Amino acid sequence: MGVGKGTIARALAKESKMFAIDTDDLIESLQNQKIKKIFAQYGEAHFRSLEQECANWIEQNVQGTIISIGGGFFKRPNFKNLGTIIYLQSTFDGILNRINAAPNAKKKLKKRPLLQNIEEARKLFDERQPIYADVANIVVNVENREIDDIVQEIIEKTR
Ligand SMILES: Nc1ncnc2c1ncn2[C@@H]1O[C@H](COP(=O)(O)OP(=O)(O)OP(=O)(O)O)[C@@H](O)[C@H]1O
Ligand SMILES: O=C(O)C1=C[C@@H](O)[C@@H](O)[C@H](O)C1
Repeated sequence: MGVGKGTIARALAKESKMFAIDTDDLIESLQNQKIKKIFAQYGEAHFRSLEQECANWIEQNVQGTIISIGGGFFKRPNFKNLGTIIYLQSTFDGILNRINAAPNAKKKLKKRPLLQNIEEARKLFDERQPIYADVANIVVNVENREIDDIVQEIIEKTR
């Protein structure tokens, strides 16, 4: 959430000539409903079952594609079968500063149910951060770095 995965995926797509997809977008289109609404109407457990459907579809149908994933997607049991996992690493404050600096900051914060309470979100980040580092095949620091520089590092490390 806010680490820059969408921005980096798009820049990487242009540079590598691969298409990029995003699991949050896939779920929203499958349901024809925004994530915020899915959480509000059906709860988080239902959202996680949609993430599972999405992981299964990717496993069976997607290759040679850049896939951005939601912050909790790593919990799907088949997650590691889906491809090379790149962890875009930043501190929590780095992420918050980035979201707050975005021109549509309020809208970005509002659309993510798990970012509504910043202290809860920080706790979740602290819990997940070591797991992200552990499941990743490649770790790339994205804090205070230019997008092009990050993209070049990803290309070099995935060659
Ligand atoms: N390396 C970078 N340097 C400066 N600004 C950046 C960088 N990466 C992303 N940004 C900016 O940070 C903001 C958040 O980026 P982005 O929307 O790509 O994050 P995200 O992880 O995809 O968020 P979400 O999952 O909530 O959609 C955007 O305004 C984007 O322009
Ligand atoms: O961190 C999370 O668990 C989430 C992150 C978002 O990308 C969305 O996938 C959803 O809001 C849940």
